[in-house]
Amino acid sequence: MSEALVIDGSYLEGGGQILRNALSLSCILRRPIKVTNIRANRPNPGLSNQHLFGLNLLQNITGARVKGNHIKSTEVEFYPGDITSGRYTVDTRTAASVALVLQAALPVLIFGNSKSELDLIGGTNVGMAPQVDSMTEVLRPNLELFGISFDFDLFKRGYYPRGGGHCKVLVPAVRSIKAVNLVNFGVVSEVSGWCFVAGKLPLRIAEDMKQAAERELQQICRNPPQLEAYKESLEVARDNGSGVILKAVTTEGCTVGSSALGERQVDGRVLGKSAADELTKYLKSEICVDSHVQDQIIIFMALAHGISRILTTPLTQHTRTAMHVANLMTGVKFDVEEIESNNRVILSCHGIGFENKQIYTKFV
Ligand SMILES: Nc1ncnc2c1ncn2[C@@H]1O[C@H](COP(=O)(O)OP(=O)(O)OP(=O)(O)O)[C@@H](O)[C@H]1O
Repeated sequence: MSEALVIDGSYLEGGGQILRNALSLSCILRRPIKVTNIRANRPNPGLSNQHLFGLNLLQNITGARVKGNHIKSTEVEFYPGDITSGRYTVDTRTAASVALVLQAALPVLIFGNSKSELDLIGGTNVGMAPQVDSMTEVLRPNLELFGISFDFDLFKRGYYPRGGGHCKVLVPAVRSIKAVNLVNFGVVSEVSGWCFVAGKLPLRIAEDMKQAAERELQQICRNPPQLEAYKESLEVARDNGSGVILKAVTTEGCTVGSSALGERQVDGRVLGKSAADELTKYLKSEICVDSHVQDQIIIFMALAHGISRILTTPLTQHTRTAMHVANLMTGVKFDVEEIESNNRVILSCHGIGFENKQIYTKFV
């Protein structure tokens, strides 16, 4: 096996995502890596629970030889084998984000020899990570344009600090990924959203979120936004939690979203307004890819067949970091064209056209 490519984990964002992207690409390209200075730019550097569970999952999926897979480790060596489709379970026993474990595993499992099933236990709606609802409602429609999808069943929600959320994700394998052309916004055809509370929090807080979000969104939407306010049942969520997920779909097939998550002191009006303000900003500037989907699709743009182009917000530090890792590992170059009006950019790249040699039909 070739020598490990050294990746400096402190580069730019210097958080967990550089490690996840590097590990995913290592598995896909079967290229060994050594990631140093892991999460050097975070107050608690090194591997935390979520990163370690993601790493161990990828080790299981590829039968990798690994060094440094322990909590607080700042250096990991990873020598992957073939991707093996199957059933995998991850129980983080904490509120570690299952969405971020999925973020690491999804690009790998699509290149297995068949479909895979992930049973994930941990935090489903926690801070500094996509809420699982953003993964299904906003990220997934964007991935479908690349020819990638997944089925998702949610059994229990897990919030900070106890976690205990439970979901099952079914990931079909693909032969290859299509390039996307997401530069035409069209007009907004639908705005929808979910305002939730759980545990001891009263439904009124979710209704406040809904009202506040509606008030903001009415100023920009032609049709009334379809927002739902609800309280999770005790079977689905025992602990206190609250949040809002909003999404807009356009006539040209763009899906952009925003979200907010309640903390200990929850003011529904503040949460609803903050998510609605973010969505309003996207709709006013008519971008096709929002700033959270932006960094999460870089890996797919790099692996796709042909040229992908996306009209998006100015690039985030997470996105620049993902571009750096993709460039190091695949050689693809990203072009950024600044569009003066509305503070937008067109980001493009010619993907390497990665072929899954393990399967011969498009979806399995
Ligand atoms: N509100 C949100 N909605 C959707 N995605 C989000 C949201 N907040 C964060 N994310 C996504 O979650 C990921 C967080 O990556 P980040 O590098 O910060 O890693 P991390 O593993 O959480 O570790 P760290 O503790 O090092 O920050 C990014 O892909 C980011 O786009």
